[in-house]
Amino acid sequence: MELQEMQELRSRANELLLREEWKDCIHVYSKYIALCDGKISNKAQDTSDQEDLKLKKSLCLALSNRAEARLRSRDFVSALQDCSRALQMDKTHLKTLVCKGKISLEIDHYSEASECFQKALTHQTCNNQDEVQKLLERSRRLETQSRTGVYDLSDWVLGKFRGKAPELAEYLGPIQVQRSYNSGGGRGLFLTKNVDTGTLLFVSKPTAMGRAILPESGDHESARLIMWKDFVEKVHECISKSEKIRKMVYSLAAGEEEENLVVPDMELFRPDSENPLHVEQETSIDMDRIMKILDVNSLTEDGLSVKKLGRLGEDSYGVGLWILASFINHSCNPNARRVHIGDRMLVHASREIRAGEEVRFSYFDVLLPLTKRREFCKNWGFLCECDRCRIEEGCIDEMLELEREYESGLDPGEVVVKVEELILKGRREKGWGKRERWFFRASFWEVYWRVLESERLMRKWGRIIPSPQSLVDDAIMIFGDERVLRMAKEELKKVGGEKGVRVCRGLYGKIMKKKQAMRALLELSLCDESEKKVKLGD
Ligand SMILES: C[S@@+](CC[C@H](N)C(=O)[O-])C[C@H]1O[C@@H](n2cnc3c(N)ncnc32)[C@H](O)[C@@H]1O
Repeated sequence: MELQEMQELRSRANELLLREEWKDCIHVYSKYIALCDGKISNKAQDTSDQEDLKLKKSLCLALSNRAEARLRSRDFVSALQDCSRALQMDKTHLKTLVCKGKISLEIDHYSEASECFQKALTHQTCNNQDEVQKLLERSRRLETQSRTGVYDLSDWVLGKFRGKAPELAEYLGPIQVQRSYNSGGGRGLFLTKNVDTGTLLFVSKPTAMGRAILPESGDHESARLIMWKDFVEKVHECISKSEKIRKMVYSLAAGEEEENLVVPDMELFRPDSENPLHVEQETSIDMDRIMKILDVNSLTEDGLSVKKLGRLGEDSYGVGLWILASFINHSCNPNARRVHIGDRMLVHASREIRAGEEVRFSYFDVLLPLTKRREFCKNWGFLCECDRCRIEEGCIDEMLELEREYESGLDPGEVVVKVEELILKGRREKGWGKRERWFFRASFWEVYWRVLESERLMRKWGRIIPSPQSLVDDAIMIFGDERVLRMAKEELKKVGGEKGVRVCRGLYGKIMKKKQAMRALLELSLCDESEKKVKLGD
């Protein structure tokens, strides 16, 4: 009777597996596995060794199939446990090796994945050699990326971003979390060695992400709300499934006094550190705290310092939690930028950074005057005291006066001349150099831009105000973005020249080996939206 019941359960489970009904399939296999376990532990005297062996084989296959179903329903914790049990019974079990390899890929344990696929390929009965070979190549490629931090997206860029965004491994570069005395006394991300412009500092996948395509006209707010709700649910799910993710999320600031925050051990953030899967079932999740953490640390994909490669110009909106990026403090004089490819966030040095220096990117548009930047900081709940803010604070009255004059309709050319006078005065009296000069020009960027793009104003002021080229040269060295660089568009497009290469690395990081690809990307990013659409062939 029991045997018949077991046979029926096994056939039913197999059928559900083929039909990809994962939840029911897991349920039925669990029943079958429990019966097998019971039968093995109460092995009757009259059970032959052959029958016993047959039962164990069947159990091993059932565990492997349940692992597959659990993998497909993204329950990696339990899937891996099933694989371990199956491999304890038969360490060369082909199906289990392939399944464990796939789970290892999902959780970024690339070398473990390679090992599994390698073993599977030596199996004589492996009849899906091609598929396993591809999986092996994929895990080796990701393993190399994650070890070296070298990525090459040339072909994808040259193919006009067609197809899915390339898969990128997580990477942890020369960085560590330390106490940051210049940014509210909390933690910050610091360099452990000197790096040059474009060096990738880390590549991170999100704990969770929500995305929405914003309707061309209509209710953006409710689209955002739906997306936010979905994002919060995903965060909750990840935390409940992985102890490591829970530890990482709980290490983030929740808006409390930053001096009291503990500096976490970097080991926690290594993609292959400790078993990420162990879950203490009993621990409840403090949703209030999680909401506060998300409030302080989630980032949107639509910031001005962000390029969504592959989706340039698309009106999509994404919000996510990228743990390591959450330790990066804001600066109005940033030395790093982020780029989004697929769901990965790549953070790179946008200029040379020395060992011991803090990595900071901008949380909002910093081509704005101090007063406007202060409003953004206030919304974030802090007062920025970066070097640029401190210098501009010293001339706040003059700056306010200039802002007032501009807003009340003073000729933009005249405002530019007055800003330049302020810079000259600083140079004479305070020994300001290039850096300070660019800070002030960047603060009045909109005014400079209005003059430079207007033929009428250029006829009037062109001889007095700085040339576009000199503005761009400062921006390249200090900080800037596509808007500033667009002024020197024609010259920069000649990427054969060293300047173009440097600019591209500053904007997007070292993610392309082919100069042609750099040229294509730079050209694309320096043209306006309508030109972009033509170039991408939409
Ligand atoms: C995403 S977290 C950055 C990491 C945070 N310092 C920590 O210890 O976890 C954002 C918070 O850091 C602080 N912060 C970031 N940039 C800052 C700055 N320039 N000055 C002061 N506080 C800053 C603010 O409290 C802000 O809400």
